[in-house]
Amino acid sequence: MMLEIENLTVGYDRTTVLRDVSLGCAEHGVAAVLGHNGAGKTTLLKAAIGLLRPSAGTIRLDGEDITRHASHRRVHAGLAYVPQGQRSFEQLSALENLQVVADGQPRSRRRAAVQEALDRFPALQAVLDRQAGLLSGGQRQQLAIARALITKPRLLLLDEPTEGIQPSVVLEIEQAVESLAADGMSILLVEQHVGFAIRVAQNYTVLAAGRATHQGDGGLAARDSVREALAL
Ligand SMILES: Nc1ncnc2c1ncn2[C@@H]1O[C@H](COP(=O)(O)OP(=O)(O)OP(=O)(O)O)[C@@H](O)[C@H]1O
Repeated sequence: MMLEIENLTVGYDRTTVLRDVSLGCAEHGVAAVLGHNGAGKTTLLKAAIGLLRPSAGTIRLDGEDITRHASHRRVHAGLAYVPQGQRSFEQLSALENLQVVADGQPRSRRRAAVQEALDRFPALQAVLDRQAGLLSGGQRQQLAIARALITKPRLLLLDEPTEGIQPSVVLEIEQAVESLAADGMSILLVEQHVGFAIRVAQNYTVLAAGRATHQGDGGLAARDSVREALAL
């Protein structure tokens, strides 16, 4: 496993949210995390990127214990986090949003980094000069993922990429995630859309009230058991 989360217990100040959660994401694999609102999915990703400090458990990347590493070290090691809600710098143009991330890259790589990210999302080409705050939800989600790609991550932590996106654009986001996966990007994918998540994932975890209640192999064959676990 590239990312291994073992017996993780983590929360906020006085509230413990996740208890004893273990899961893994294989190199070049997609691991899906499913669960109802408030189950603890976002908390899991925040712990993985280092925004929350676990009270117990271990997080390993490529076998190395990163449980106490700061977020920037994890990013340097190849993790990238795309939070829920498609946040960008709203006043900046779409292109500038990519460039500010690219500024953190070696000078010789900046232009190529922006171009590679854009190649993934052809729909962004037409709106590069538009303020990010004026983009549609789907375009903003694509921009958010494109921004994350600029650091050349090996593992993406994706929080509900299709949430709040109009149905006609959901497919575009799904295809982008699937093509990243097909090209070997490892992805820890938090989703509410069971069909999509289970189709791209090799393994899944259902979280309920902070515990991993169901786990198994992904693929369409797992869809019914996941729906049942979620009582959908
Ligand atoms: N900053 C915070 N301080 C205290 N409690 C929090 C904080 N953020 C989230 N929580 C609580 O942690 C629990 C899990 O929240 P989390 O956002 O991880 O769930 P989720 O599964 O991602 O839900 P959603 O699908 O609604 O995003 C919830 O009960 C929530 O109220």
